[in-house]
Amino acid sequence: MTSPHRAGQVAVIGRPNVGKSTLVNALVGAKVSIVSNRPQTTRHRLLGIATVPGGQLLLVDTPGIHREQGRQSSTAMHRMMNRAARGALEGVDAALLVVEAGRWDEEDSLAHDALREAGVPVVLVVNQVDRIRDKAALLPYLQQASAGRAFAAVHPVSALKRKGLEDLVASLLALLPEQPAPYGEDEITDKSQRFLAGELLREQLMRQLGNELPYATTVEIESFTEDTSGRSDMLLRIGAVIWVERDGQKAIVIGKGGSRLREIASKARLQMERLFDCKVFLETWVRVRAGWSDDEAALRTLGYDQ
Ligand SMILES: Nc1nc2c(ncn2[C@@H]2O[C@H](COP(=O)(O)OP(=O)(O)OP(=O)(O)O)[C@@H](O)[C@H]2O)c(=O)[nH]1
Repeated sequence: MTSPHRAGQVAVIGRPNVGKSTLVNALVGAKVSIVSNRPQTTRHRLLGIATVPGGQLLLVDTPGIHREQGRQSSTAMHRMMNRAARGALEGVDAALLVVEAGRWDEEDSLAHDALREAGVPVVLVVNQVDRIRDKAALLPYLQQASAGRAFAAVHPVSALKRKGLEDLVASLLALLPEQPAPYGEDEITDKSQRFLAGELLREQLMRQLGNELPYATTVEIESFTEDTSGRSDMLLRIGAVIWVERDGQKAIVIGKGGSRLREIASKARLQMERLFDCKVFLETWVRVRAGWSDDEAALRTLGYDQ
């Protein structure tokens, strides 16, 4: 007898920078969620669809659940991010609590508590085990992390090196209801190409500017058109605006003689061509809008309303 097909929504929760986006991308097998080594990269609730033997996981990649403290976290953006993380727990069948191997701090406890309150079964994912040289040190950590906490399963993994993911998927599937796959096998996300294009540009901004990137930078895709007029294959024409808060920030993003923006746009274009499997013509502009990060109405127009 073959085992039943299972499918359901799985929230991916954890403090910023533990590797949630990397894990979603590894499970989906494609790049749907952007990755950078700067905390709080993920601002949107994002569904990655992982079709696996015997089932389909609908992964909700959420911003970390943060402690509300300090100046920055009181801004509208942080309030919205927290709401998005909590909202992500509604209607999910299971949750992955992602933590960094060897580390458990207050934010991890907060994320765990939020999940317990929501009453969803939780699988603990101890990520980044590739960074632990002495594997014997992992055992006491796993024991401590699970002591007094009711996890459905505990899995040490490396999202980056794709280790331990098969066992993790097996544990997750067991928690999901028996039902046919809601999405087709070749679907990897419910987001539009337009949205993904914006995310890929935002990823390059973060990668290439690092700590120099103004926190309140965002990307808006102004135009997105398929051009089939040429003789060769389809061309995507994409126009993107990079919003910053001050003229000085604009200068940082553009760089000397425009060199920085050229490099950012060129890398983003290559990523888009890889994901969309066609030629991309990308135009970018940097514009200044003062004080937008603390203005919920402005955030909504830029799509931060989930
Ligand atoms: N060594 C190692 N690094 C990892 C692993 N998983 C993720 N990383 C790195 O950790 C950093 C953060 O990864 P992300 O996937 O962006 O983390 P995130 O939890 O989605 O971050 P936010 O979007 O800020 O919430 C990146 O530099 C990743 O390459 C892993 O298994 N091993």
